[in-house]
Amino acid sequence: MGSFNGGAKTLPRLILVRHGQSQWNLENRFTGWWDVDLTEKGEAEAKAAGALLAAKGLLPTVAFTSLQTRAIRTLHLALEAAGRVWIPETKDWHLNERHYGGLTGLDKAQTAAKHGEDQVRIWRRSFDIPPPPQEAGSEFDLAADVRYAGIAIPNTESLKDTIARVLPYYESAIVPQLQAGETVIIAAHGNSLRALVKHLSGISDDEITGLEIPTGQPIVYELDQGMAATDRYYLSEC
Ligand SMILES: O=C(O)[C@@H](CO)OP(=O)(O)O
Repeated sequence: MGSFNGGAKTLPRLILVRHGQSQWNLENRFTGWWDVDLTEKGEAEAKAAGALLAAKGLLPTVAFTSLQTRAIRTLHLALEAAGRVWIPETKDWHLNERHYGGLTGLDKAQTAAKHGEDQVRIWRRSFDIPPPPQEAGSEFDLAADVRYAGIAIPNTESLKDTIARVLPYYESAIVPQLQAGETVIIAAHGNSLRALVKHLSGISDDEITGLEIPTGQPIVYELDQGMAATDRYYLSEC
């Protein structure tokens, strides 16, 4: 494929980017809503994602991200590399990572050694079984975090729960931008993006559990006017 049209209004395109490697991705810890930053590798992944957008001429005109530093910084580093720091952007908690409940902060390998690989697989990848809830006042409780003032912070979430807050937000805030012909970029998280891919690609509850979203790799959806996906591909492969 050659280059895109540099942002003129045509059929809508949606670019999904999972944040680059985070400190707790590196340390293999359950992260969820806990606000960890990117590693140097994660920063490089974000810049490379933006350079790829520029090289392919797929230039976003509107941006959305979560309230979490790793996704926000991925967006900013990518937009800087693409020469698009000036586009409008919206940060919203609905795009946050799935809340990991009482597992937040724990080492994934140690948790598997303690509870068994099968149990940890269920907590990580089952569709509708949430991890054990986080106790109020525990080390990783975000109740006092001002960015979530007025928001009913969940104490755990399954993928199903995550979909239940991501999709209405997508429909109400993001779809209108796509319908207006904008090229939208969403910088978010493994599970909030899994929610969108499940919806857009019509993936079943069983099959979505096997879908892994790589860090820093722009996924492009081409959509028709009815917002149905006509194509999905990794930008690095087109
Ligand atoms: O820890 C997390 O929040 C997520 C994403 O890194 O992990 P998982 O792969 O288990 O969904």
